[in-house]
Amino acid sequence: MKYISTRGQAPVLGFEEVLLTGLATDGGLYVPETLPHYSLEEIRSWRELPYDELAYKIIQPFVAEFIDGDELRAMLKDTYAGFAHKAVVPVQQIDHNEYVMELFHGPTLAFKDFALQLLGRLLDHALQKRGEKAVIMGATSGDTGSAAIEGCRRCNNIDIFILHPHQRVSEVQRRQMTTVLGDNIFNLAVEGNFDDCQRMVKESFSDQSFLRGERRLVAVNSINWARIMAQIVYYFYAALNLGAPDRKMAFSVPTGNFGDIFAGYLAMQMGLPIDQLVIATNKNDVLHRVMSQNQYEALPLEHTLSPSMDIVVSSNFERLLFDLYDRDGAAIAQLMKDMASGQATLDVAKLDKARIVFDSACVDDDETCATIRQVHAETGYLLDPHTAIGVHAARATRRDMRVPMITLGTAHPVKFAEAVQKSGLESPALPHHLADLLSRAERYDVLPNDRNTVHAYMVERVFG
Ligand SMILES: Cc1ncc(COP(=O)(O)O)c(C=O)c1O
Ligand SMILES: N[C@@H](CCOP(=O)(O)O)C(=O)O
Repeated sequence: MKYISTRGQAPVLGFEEVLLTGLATDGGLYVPETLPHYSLEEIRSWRELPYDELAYKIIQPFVAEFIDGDELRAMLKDTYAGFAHKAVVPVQQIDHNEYVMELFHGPTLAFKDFALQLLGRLLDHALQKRGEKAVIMGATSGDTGSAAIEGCRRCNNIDIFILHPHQRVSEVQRRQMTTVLGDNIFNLAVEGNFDDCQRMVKESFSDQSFLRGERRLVAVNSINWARIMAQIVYYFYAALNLGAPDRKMAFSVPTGNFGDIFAGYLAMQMGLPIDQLVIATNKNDVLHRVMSQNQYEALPLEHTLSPSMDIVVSSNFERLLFDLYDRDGAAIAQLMKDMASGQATLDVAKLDKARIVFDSACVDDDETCATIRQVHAETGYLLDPHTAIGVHAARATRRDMRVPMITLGTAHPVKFAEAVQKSGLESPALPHHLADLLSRAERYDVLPNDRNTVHAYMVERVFG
């Protein structure tokens, strides 16, 4: 499998290089040159597979030249054996033909574990093989950070730097990162918002000279293709468990960086019958405004009760645009330039193509809390605020009541006590492995929103 950049000017790479890269050299994102496509018959034959074996079926073609099949199989078994639920992705019914796909049974209680538990193992494999060391630099609005630390902390060849917006992640999220005290783990609380952190990370990938050519920078954010690849699997898994491919499915996806929903779009391109994909945003609704009004305008970031989705510049939207624009790299490069200037409109025919399957909705904090309350009152089930946004958007945009609607349950409510309490409910207890989280020692440094200061900090820790 070969990978190409969305902006058409970077070298074509194999999986190993893509895994060890952040942005393409032309500023674009890597995507597979061609996607595997499966017949309904073949997809139907996967119904009985446990999660790790289904993951093997889906992931193997993307990584075939990188890792031997048996090694991959063992790696996937090991990766998902660490999840706290035997099914890995249990599906919970919350109403007639309406479900939540629970993606929070991994070690850090959010969907990020699905990809980052695997990414850590893939990176270890690649770096050991090459005898190289690497520096991870990631930006987090709360969940990627802890999942990346948890996934990579045992890798001998890696130093890991995670930037989070100071005082803008929940206490549980912060502590899940800052209480992991390994010598190779560094948490930076940046005096800015998530977009500032993400911008700094992307700029660092574009110019890595601060690492003196002695280390490569590796991405743990969803700009790394391996993240998206691993997230495709659970769309197939949940759908197969509810009767696919003999029934179509609809998915509602709480969305920020557009990585998770893009994985769903790819599942559809690979043959999974999907009727509808709902882009569910909080008040940071640039994607909803593009989809509903063809208006891309990067308004200032707002802080909400769903902090993990407090994102304005949504990285993976570029990957969708690349497909919508018939994989025309030059057109995407121009469009991304327009978007970076703060305002853009899409070609109407291209947008209409997206609207065949995508719907969108923006959900504010009051609606989020009302949904948490309502679902709890009706079923006793407690949603986290991000998932609640997904459920609200699903109900607001549903096209066909006969099609099962599956909202992605992207995080466990225990991570977001403020939203749960504002909904008038009690926050659940932390699970056993995190029971003493609130009393563990923390280590992190507060840094100004300044790239040179961050680079100097990293250089000091990497080279002494
Ligand atoms: C809990 C939670 N829900 C939803 C999202 C949005 O996912 P994506 O950025 O892939 O759109 C995130 C962060 O990315 C998250 O942490
Ligand atoms: N919500 C994310 C933000 C980063 O998104 P990513 O999927 O690109 O890593 C987080 O919780 O950190």
